[in-house]
Amino acid sequence: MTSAELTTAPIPSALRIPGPTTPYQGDIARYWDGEARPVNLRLGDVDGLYHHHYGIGEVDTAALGDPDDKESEQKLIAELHRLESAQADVLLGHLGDIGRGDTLVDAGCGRGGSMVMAHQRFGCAVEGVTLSAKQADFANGRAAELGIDDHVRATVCNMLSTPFATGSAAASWNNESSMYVDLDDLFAEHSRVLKVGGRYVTITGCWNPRYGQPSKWVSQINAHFECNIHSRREYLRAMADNRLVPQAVIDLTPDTLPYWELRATSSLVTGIEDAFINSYRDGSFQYVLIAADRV
Ligand SMILES: C[S@@+](CC[C@H](N)C(=O)[O-])C[C@H]1O[C@@H](n2cnc3c(N)ncnc32)[C@H](O)[C@@H]1O
Ligand SMILES: CC(C)=CCC/C(C)=C/COP(=O)(O)OP(=O)(O)O
Ligand SMILES: [Mg+2]
Repeated sequence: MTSAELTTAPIPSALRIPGPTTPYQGDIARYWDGEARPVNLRLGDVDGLYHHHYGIGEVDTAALGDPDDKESEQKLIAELHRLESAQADVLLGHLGDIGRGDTLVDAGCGRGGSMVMAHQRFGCAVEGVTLSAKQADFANGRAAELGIDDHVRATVCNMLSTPFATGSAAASWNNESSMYVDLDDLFAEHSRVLKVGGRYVTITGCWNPRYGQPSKWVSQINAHFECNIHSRREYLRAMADNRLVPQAVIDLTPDTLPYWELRATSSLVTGIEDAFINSYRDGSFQYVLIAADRV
């Protein structure tokens, strides 16, 4: 099947691609099917872009206004959402020159916020995969509401075994979704789907080999999300083994701390804020962007 056929097929609701799944993947599918945290839904309601990733950039204190103002809660939510969309903008800015005729792949697409932003930015087709049927239905519903469902589609599918043709994608990414899979398997699949010269980008949290081993904060984050955070070294090694050559490795840790410090003051806290703040501050955990060329 060509990427053109994939992107022009009628899409009644979330496609479901049966494939090899592990009991762990069943747990992850159930986790995201059941997820409805206000911090994600209320931020998404600001402008209809629903993200499941964190924010970067300086807080605009002027936009927050007076904390005693009755609008202050909504202003804080809008500011957190602005920082999360800014994160996706930075990721998309590393995808390279993407044309309208290109196809992009979002591995672990969540509710599809980054896919919508990618289509709005490049005018191209965007194929996302998630283990969660609820998320795929949500993402496809948003694409239909926006009238872009002929270009943006989420499929229920394992990112380690996708239906996309070999060499069909101009670029692909993982936005905070690589901590759910083995990195060798993941990069082998990206390498297969990407055309030679295509670009792969991830934004992820990783433990810092300079710290030694995963800190208690990293273990707490793993337990909170049922994920398995990899080390920075593991990313670089698995990329090298799978024809992905890093062009940029950017430490976004200082850029994400303001988001967390602001979030910790909001009514939408989930209890995981201190683990992120403490691990970013003690150097055991890093928020990084890696952009790599498929060679
Ligand atoms: C933290 S969310 C990130 C969502 C999205 N990338 C974003 O930035 O909003 C993690 C996502 O990874 C997906 N995921 C985890 N393991 C996966 C797998 N093996 N195959 C496909 N998706 C997976 C989950 O279903 C979920 O959508
Ligand atoms: C950087 C790391 C380690 C991320 C782990 C993956 C993850 C769960 C991301 C955020 O999802 P979310 O937006 O659903 O989480 P929350 O409800 O905390 O905002
Ligand atoms: Mg969130």
